[in-house]
Amino acid sequence: MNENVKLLDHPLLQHKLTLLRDKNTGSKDFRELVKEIAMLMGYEVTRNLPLKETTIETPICKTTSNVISGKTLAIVPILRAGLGMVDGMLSLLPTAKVGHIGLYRNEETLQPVEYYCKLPKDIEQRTVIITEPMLATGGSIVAAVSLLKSYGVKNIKIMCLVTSKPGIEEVIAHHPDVQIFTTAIDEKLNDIGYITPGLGDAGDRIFGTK
Ligand SMILES: O=P(O)(O)OC[C@H]1O[C@H](OP(=O)(O)OP(=O)(O)O)[C@H](O)[C@@H]1O
Ligand SMILES: O=c1cc[nH]c(=O)[nH]1
Ligand SMILES: [Mg+2]
Repeated sequence: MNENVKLLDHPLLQHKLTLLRDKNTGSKDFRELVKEIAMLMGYEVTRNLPLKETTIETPICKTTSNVISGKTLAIVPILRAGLGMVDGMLSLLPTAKVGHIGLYRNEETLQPVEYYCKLPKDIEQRTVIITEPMLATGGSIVAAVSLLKSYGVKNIKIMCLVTSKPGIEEVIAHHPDVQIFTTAIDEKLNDIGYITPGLGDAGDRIFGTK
């Protein structure tokens, strides 16, 4: 496996992912699980964040200690389904800026269609963490990364719950510099472009639209 692909297989993640895959899990539980998984994944995704020293006073004495340095991060969900992962990340990083990229996948061509983009003004100075539950053909992630690069963003990490092998290859072929964090790499897509076994349509399951 490519060194930029990180398969997160902690038992807590695997357990919660199984609940997500189960078709009997309803929207309320699905949403809660997506949030919890995002938070647990966030621990790994932020592992190499830069720190700076600050001076504080404990009840005992003055000391120096590390904090995450200022303008370092932006979380960018891909609408709609990526929204489900934002709260979990913001629980860890309450001061992170949040940008939004609106993309939907044309159901016939499977090509991504962009309909919205609003990013923090200084986005090019930040490490961007894209949140997107599903990486299927990879088209949506390739488009989102290209868009961010066109704004000058250099450091991009992608958080996906479920990916497919062919989708990951597609992303690496276009953007070999980005890191992909995921809790599952499924073998294939079915004949209408859904990850198999996957978990179905993440957006519809989060928002109850089917
Ligand atoms: O890797 P790809 O083949 O591009 O497919 C994955 C994309 O499809 C889904 O979004 P969808 O188009 O269903 O939009 P939604 O989030 O608004 O439901 C999913 O959330 C990804 O964005
Ligand atoms: O399996 C898939 C593929 C695209 N979008 C989803 O939500 N699920
Ligand atoms: Mg959808």
